[in-house]
Amino acid sequence: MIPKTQSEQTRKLCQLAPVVPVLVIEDAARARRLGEALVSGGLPVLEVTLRTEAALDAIREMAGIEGGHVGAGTVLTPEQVYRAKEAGAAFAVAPGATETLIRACEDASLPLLPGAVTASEVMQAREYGYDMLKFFPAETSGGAPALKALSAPLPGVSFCPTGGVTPQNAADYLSLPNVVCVGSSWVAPASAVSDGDWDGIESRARSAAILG
Ligand SMILES: O=C(O)C(=O)C[C@H](O)[C@H](O)COP(=O)(O)O
Repeated sequence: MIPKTQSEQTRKLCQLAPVVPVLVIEDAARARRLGEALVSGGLPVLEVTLRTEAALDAIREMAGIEGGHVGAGTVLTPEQVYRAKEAGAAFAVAPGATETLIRACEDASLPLLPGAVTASEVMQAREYGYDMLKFFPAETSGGAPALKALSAPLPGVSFCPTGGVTPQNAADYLSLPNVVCVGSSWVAPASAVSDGDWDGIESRARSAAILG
């Protein structure tokens, strides 16, 4: 079983701000400026999805941002776990959870935020020592009412709902006692990043940082 401290570490990170920006970065040269805008706006925990060629270099660029905590998202394989760790990622986020991935994160000492949606998936994650989970894809999996329903039979488990979370529905999630933060691309959409709209991103981060 994974030491609970791994999950405690991701819980502490999730408690730092109500919104974790989910970032898709095509050009690592823009990563530092992007991360600085988000951290200055009050969102210190950032998830860089490993869905682009530039993602690991982007994590490398962002890892040194003062006050920031940069993690790797969309982590699916042990190889990605080790590469993310080597690039300086402070944590990993996965859309689901497998034993192979959990063991790799434990081996790499990379705290994992594993994904779970159903009661069985949550129970399985809990058996591995994880009680801070990503609820993905949030909106199409029943949204806030589904999370509310899970809270009674599964006390002590907290979630970061991600997928379809917007400025309009974020407060519904954040008002639930079993939701610590939400993950979303709305603060720094790929178009704003490619346009270099750092002021717009920082301003959206400021609005997001006071939600909840
Ligand atoms: O790749 C991942 O690890 C993901 O988390 C999938 C999605 O990119 C996020 O769920 C953001 O979704 P939106 O905020 O709806 O754009």
